Amino acid sequence: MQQGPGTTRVAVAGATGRMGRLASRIVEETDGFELVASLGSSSELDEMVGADLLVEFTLPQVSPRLVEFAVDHGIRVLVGTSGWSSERVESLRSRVDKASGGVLIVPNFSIGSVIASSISAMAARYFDSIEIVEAHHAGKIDSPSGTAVRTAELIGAARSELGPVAAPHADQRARGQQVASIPIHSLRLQGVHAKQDVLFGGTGEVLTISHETLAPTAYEAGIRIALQAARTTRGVSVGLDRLLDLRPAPVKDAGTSRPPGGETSGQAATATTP
Ligand SMILES: NC(=O)C1=CN([C@@H]2O[C@H](COP(=O)(O)OP(=O)(O)OC[C@H]3O[C@@H](n4cnc5c(N)ncnc54)[C@H](OP(=O)(O)O)[C@@H]3O)[C@@H](O)[C@H]2O)C=CC1
Ligand SMILES: O=C(O)C1=N[C@H](C(=O)O)C[C@H](O)C1
Repeated sequence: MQQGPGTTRVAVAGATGRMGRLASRIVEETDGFELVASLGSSSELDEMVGADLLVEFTLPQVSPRLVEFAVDHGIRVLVGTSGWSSERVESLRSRVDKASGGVLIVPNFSIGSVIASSISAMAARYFDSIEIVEAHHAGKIDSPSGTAVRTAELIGAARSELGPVAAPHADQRARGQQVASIPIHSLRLQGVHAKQDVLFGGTGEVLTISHETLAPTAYEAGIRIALQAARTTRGVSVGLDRLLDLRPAPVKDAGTSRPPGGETSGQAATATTP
């Protein structure tokens, strides 16, 4: 098929699945992209050869094989599949040629979810008692969710100078699975799509940062943003947050404004942990 100049040829893996169908539709609707291959569980890996970009929504246990094949064949990858823990990401880095190849891993394409995780990382230094409760549809096969793992890792990184959170009796199974020391509790319920609460226990207060995805349409804007970034991505990068400007909008009253990255509340001056 004739391609226009600058057209990115896309293969979608998991094309018969819920997210793969959504991604395929977006690719077909977006100028500058062309869907050239659709892979399912019975496809051969080399069906993606000839594509410039693999968009990958399969299963956590299948994803590394597909991603590594793409990387080895000079195909950039946009990964949406869950299961890409920091250990898995690190093991991929040495395989990717930073000069020519790239893998962009996005644990959650919902803008609201990405903002909720970023706010959680912001709050992380102010509380020593932090737990995550995530709920997903009953058909989800993996737990904890990729989003919860990513959120815990961001919180852990934000607290790198403070150390682990207080997680008493964490050896008991009902206390959840710890990631970066943070207990994650996973619910798999009919009627739910995807939901996450990050709870911060403080002195006489509890802060809850809550996000709920009600329908897959929540992922569309993020997929569009990530597709544009993935066509030129280099090395291995994780998260949609890096593609969004999440700095607070400048405040008009110069007396209360702070530079991006500066302390933003009076609480910072009195907090004991940071
Ligand atoms: N990043 C994000 O924002 C989101 C990520 N996800 C994640 O995306 C992943 C897919 O979710 P979802 O679309 O709901 O899942 P589905 O079960 O709907 O689809 C799974 C897809 O994987 C394919 N597949 C299964 N085994 C293989 C294999 N061995 N080789 C190639 N393809 C295979 C299936 O093909 P076949 O039909 O032939 O069996 C199917 O197309 C999950 O990890 C989920 O957690 C989900 C929602 C949002
Ligand atoms: O399986 C899902 O549905 C989802 N999976 C991703 C995850 O594991 O976090 C993203 C979103 O939560 C929906």
